[in-house]
Amino acid sequence: MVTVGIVMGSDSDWPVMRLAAEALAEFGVAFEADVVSAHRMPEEMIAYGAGAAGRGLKVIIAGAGGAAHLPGMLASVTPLPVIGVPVPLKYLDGMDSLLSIVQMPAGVPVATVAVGGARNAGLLAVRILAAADEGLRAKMEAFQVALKEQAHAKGERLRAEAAQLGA
Ligand SMILES: Nc1c(C(=O)O)ncn1[C@@H]1O[C@H](COP(=O)(O)O)[C@@H](O)[C@H]1O
Repeated sequence: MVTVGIVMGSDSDWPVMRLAAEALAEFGVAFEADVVSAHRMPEEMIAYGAGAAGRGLKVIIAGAGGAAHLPGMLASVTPLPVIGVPVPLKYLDGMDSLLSIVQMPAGVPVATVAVGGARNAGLLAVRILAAADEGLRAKMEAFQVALKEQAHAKGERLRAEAAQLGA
């Protein structure tokens, strides 16, 4: 059953947004992905947001660049958690998108990740789902152990290299 909806303002966002899809796939979470634009197809955007919970989605990940109103507008018409991904464009390096997404009015939260942080958006969606899914939580815990081991290995390599310089 598809539980996560990944939407983006344009197909040009996909190279960034596919990192969210890849993270979900790593955890075996079924997702859908589509282009839904608040600016270019407002009626369809409202229909997507308003219908998402009824279709069984549990989390929406929404990415957009520039004047990125998509995540906030979706959050205004759905009770589901919305994770916003600021997509960097040629000008302003995503700062415009970041501020458009993060600076929401009180009462309409969007969980905003870093500029280009679609992988973390996917991982955050996994954590949200894992709150009510023990199997998924176990996978997340194993992932975190692996992350820690990788960090330790990096430290070991760095200490060895530094020791060689000092010898
Ligand atoms: N920010 C939005 C919205 C929206 O917020 O509704 N719709 C499209 N866009 C953004 O426009 C950028 C350029 O789009 P094109 O590449 O199609 O010209 C994309 O990053 C898209 O997310």
